[in-house]
This record gives sequence, structure tokens and C-alpha cells, in this order.
Amino acid sequence: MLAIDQGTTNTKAMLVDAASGLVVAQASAPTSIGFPAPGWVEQDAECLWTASLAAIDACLAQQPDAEVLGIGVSNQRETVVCWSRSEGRPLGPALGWQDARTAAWCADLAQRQPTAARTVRDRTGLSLDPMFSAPKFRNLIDAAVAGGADPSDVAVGTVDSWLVWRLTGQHVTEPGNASRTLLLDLASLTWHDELLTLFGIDASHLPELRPSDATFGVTSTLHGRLAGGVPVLAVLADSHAALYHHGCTTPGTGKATYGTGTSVMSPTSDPEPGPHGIATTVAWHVGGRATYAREGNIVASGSALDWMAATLGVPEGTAGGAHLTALAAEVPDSGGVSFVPAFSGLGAPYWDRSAVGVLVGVSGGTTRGHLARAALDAVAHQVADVVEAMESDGSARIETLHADGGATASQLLMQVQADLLARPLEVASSPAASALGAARLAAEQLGVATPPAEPGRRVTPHCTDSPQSRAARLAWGQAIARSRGMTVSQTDSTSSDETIERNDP
Ligand SMILES: O=P(O)(O)OC[C@H](O)CO
Repeated sequence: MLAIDQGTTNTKAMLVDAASGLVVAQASAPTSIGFPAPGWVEQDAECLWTASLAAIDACLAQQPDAEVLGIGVSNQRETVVCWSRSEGRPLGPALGWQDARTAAWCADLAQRQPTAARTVRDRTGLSLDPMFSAPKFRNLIDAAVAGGADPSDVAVGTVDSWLVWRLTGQHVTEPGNASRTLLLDLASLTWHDELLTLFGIDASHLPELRPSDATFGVTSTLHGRLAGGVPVLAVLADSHAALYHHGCTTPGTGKATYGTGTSVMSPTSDPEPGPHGIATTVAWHVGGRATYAREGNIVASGSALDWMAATLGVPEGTAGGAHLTALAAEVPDSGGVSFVPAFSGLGAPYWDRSAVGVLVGVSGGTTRGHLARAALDAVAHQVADVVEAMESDGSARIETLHADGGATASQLLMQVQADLLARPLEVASSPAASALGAARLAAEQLGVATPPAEPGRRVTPHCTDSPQSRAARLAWGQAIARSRGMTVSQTDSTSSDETIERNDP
């Protein structure tokens, strides 16, 4: 099986022996990303494709005799591409999932139509937030048509759709990716007219919906070393693919994927949206049945580590931020410093686009080590916020949190995470859980049951209820309040009787 995992910073390609589940070759190729204005995040759609081809080629070169039986795709979600059907070229930049340029448009919609946010939440399980695809689709379609494109020639899609279109010529997607667009009705798993009208999008621009284990066509031609005629057997959104890889298919199981952002996800038997900023989403549609999940998306986690590393002049490009971790390990804690990386506002569970990045508690004694540790803590606190919100919503307690993604290489981060959550983590032996999940589903389409994921390394909390963890959570809550422009007043720093008020603008 050839798995392609197209992510924000790179595309990974992996050859997996279908019967044993063993990885026999892997390669990756970097993508480019641009930040042309505050809150704007763009990628070059053509580069997403060429990076995928480069990764596939480098991977296949390691096993020139391998016969590729099928392809599984996993991909960064919410990011959108607009292209010309007739010419095959992108129309405009890909708007990244972190891109918040449509924030004012979303706010205006919510103001003009006071029921809009409620409709969106009830039908799609998501917040009316610029991270999701529909406002981005609208933005790109409008720009393409204003630039002279024939509307009937304009196609849009999430990254899976773009890659599959380039591979097989079919304009298709699956419910997991589609459930991140604000256009999919969770109950019927169709593009919904009320939502299309709300966002002013004509369904003719959108891909056809197929189950995650459908056939998505066959490679239309030779793509470098990849032969023509190879079927695309599975498509899963990246976070969902990681959940699939971990075998988290029932409530009470769950995982956190530590990528550019972090997605915390746990299957649910109750797809009704909850009150605490946690999304309901389609995990996958496999074997004729949809599996739903609760999810909290943290917008900046790996990107917060990268930012801190760059700011401190720590060498970059080390798996899991090894140098940043080494710096953080020089100190026992952050020395009272909290860092809230609200680079373009905050995602789950706050969904506050007006929140700003803050670094608080800095003193004359603050060292680079304290700042590095504050960055690691920020990632772990954000995950803890989401897990707590999920459980307050009534989701089953996740007894052991599976962890995957690049930053899991940081043992210090994993230990801080286990301590703050007061529960064990099982850290995947391969950080590339998304690619493995896509390969697994693709193999299953050929009737090959790959063995369960290898057990990962277990990280146990030092203590299940420590005063240090409670104090750290309280300080973090205060930093979040500051990031959101609220006033924090309290009489005793260890008391939970704090009051937080929003400042008048
Ligand atoms: O590129 P990643 O791995 O950070 O994943 C991006 C997410 O899918 C965004 O929702």
C-alpha cells in the first residue's frame, strides 16, 4: 500500500506491506507556507501536489521492485484549493486551515443572521469560525469569478479532493473531510441546501461525496515512478486517520495528534453538539456506517514550539523540537512564565478570534530555559483544556490518551502532558500515525486485515492530583483570561475562587 499524508509543512509517503503492516519505505518532501498579512496563511496548491509527487518518488525509489496495489490518502483538513477544471491549474492560493482572513465576514454573517451560528452548530457540529472551509471556498470562488473565470469551470475542494483529482481525475471527497467544511449535514451526510445558501455557495463547485472506503478512481497516467491504473482505495482526513490507526473506535478511547496544531479526538455514540466548544465531526464512513467523534482543535501547538525555537535562536528542523526540549529541561518549571500562543486567536474550547498571543510572568530572573519550558507547557495545557471540556460535555473519560505526531518525540512534553491530565499516555511508536491509518483502511479494501498498531511507549503521570499541577492549571487559566482581554482578580493565588471579567472594549 502506498500511503500519502499531505500535511501543512510536508507530504509524507510511505510504502506499507499490506499483510504485515510493516513500513518498508518512507520519504517526505517539504511544502511552502506564506503569511502575507496578519492572520493570513497561504500555501501554493501546485506545491502541495509537487511535494506529494516528490515524496512518492523518493519513497518508491527505495523499493523499486514493489508492486503498489493501492493508495490511501490522508491530508491536512479545512485547507481549501480552487482550480480550473479545464486547465487543471489552481485559481489563487490554497487558503490554509489557520487562515483567519474571513473572520470579519463570519462575524458579519453572525450579526446579519442571528440564527446562523446556531444553524451551523446544529447541522454541522462546528462553530461558525474562519478556520473551517466554507467561508474560504466562498472567498476563492468570488475571487476566481471576479478574475474572469467561467463559473462552470471553477472547482473547489479540500486537500484530499485536490490530490485525488490530480491523481485520478475524479472530483470527489469523503465525509470526514467534508464534515470540516461547514457544509455537510451530519445526519444525512450530504451537502445541505440551507448551509449552501447561508454561505452563498453553488453545489456545482463542490466535489461528489463518497464513503471513506469507496473507490476514488485509478491513477490516470504515470506520475514519476507511480504507475497508471493504481486504485485510490481510501481517503481519510489526517486526524481521523490517526484515530483509525490507534484503533480508537469506541467512546472512552481517544488521541491527540501533535502537528502544527493539535487535534484531540474521541469517538462518540451521541452526535448531538455539546455546549463547551467541542466539535462533533464524522470520523469516517466505512463499511456503510458513519462513526462520529468529538474533537477539539488547537490552532497553534507545533507552530508555537517552532516560533519559540526561532525566537530563542534554537536550531530548527529537529524532530519533536529536541533542542527546545533540551533547553526546557535545564529548569524544573517555567519559573512563573505562561505563554499563550494565540497567533490568530484561540480555537477549541474557546473559539475566540479576538484573543491575542501573550507571554506573562516574565521577570528579571526569566531565562531562555523558562521560556522554552513555557512553550512546551502551552501545548500540554491547551490539550488539557480540550480534554476537560470534552469530559464536562459528558463524553466518556479517556482513560489512556494515545499520542502521535512530531512533537511526541519530546519526552518532557509527554511527561508534562501526562502530569497535567493525571492519566497515562500511550505514545505511538511511529509519529506518522495518519499515513498508517490511511494505509490500513486501503489494505482492508483489498480484504487484508493488517495487524493492530504496535503498542507505543507508555508515559505515566508522576502523581494523579498534585498541588503543582493545580497551581499550573490556575496560572494557565489566568493567562488565557489575559489573552482574551479579561480581568483576573483573586485574593489567593492557590484559591479557585478567582473571578474573571471581560474588559469592556
Ligand atoms: O498539517 P497538520 O498535521 O498539522 O494537520 C492539520 C490539521 O488537519 C488541521 O485541522
